[in-house]
Amino acid sequence: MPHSAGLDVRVTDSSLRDGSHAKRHRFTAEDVRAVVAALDDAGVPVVEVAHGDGLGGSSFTYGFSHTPEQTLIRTAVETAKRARIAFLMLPGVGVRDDIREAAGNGASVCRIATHCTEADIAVQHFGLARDLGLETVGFLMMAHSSPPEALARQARIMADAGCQCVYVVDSAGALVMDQVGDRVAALVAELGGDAQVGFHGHENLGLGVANSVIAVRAGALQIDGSTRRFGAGAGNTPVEAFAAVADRLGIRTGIDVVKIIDAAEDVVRPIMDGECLLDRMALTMGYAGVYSSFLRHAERQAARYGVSGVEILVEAGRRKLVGGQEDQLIEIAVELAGR
Ligand SMILES: C[C@H](O)CC(=O)C(=O)O
Ligand SMILES: [Mn+2]
Repeated sequence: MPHSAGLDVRVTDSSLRDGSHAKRHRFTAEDVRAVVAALDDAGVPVVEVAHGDGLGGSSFTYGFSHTPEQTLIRTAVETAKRARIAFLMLPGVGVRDDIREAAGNGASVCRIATHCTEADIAVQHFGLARDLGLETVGFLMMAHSSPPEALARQARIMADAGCQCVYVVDSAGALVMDQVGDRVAALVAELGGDAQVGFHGHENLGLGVANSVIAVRAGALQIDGSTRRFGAGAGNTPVEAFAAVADRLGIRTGIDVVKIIDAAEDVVRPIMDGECLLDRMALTMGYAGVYSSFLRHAERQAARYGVSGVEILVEAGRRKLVGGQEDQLIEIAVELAGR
């Protein structure tokens, strides 16, 4: 199922969702209006808007949103002239009524994320989303932790449940080049014409753009990024750099490279708390295979217990923690403090 003529790969910008982690979920409606208008004008076809941990993420565990995510979604829909608005939900963090509400607010792409071995918990959500007439995307998170064949079996579960594009999600920014190609190729082989394949990268090893190009060469038709890398950890694949590289390679994204470069600098950067850096903590996450969303949580616990944030992350990697186990970072910090 290739895209319509004129597009080789469809880019989804996650700044207003993955960037929520870096912004500690403090997006305002004005932020959303400004970013959506700029991305829309630059020709970004899909813009994702939600709490960083998806619908229902505003909580003690993940951090409270400044503005309710459904208000942000409605604002994005009202602002976009061409771009479609997507949202993310993790079954158990959000519930089916959240999907209904987001659809009622005009979002048209429903992205459902599970840990990469747990696709079956999303079956009913894909069914509901299709019943509501939404386009569906599935996220297999922490994809570095599963081999290509196992990942492909999970992708099959999602596709059979009504998912139209299954993403290899490099949540830890830990996948290195061929490891992306092998996973994407395994999903393409498994899904055939039943569903597209996508890739969501993080910059923790500095490979977001290169890995995304390899994903496209292996058959991915959808690529995620965040303008100015505005995302968890060292951030996501920078959309402006990916668009420029794709253009040089003759891969058509439909994005105006000059406009997206300007949007990164003039519109997205000013709403960020700071640049998303490939620093000691972020690099450790890529190297140790740690969920990028843990960055702010680990920083907080390191400061609270007076221990090394890097050591928290290394131990989190050793324990193979998955999203939702943020509380174990506290346990690790307490243990480190007691040594
Ligand atoms: C809920 C996570 O932040 C989803 C994601 O972007 C990832 O796993 O990466
Ligand atoms: Mn991410």
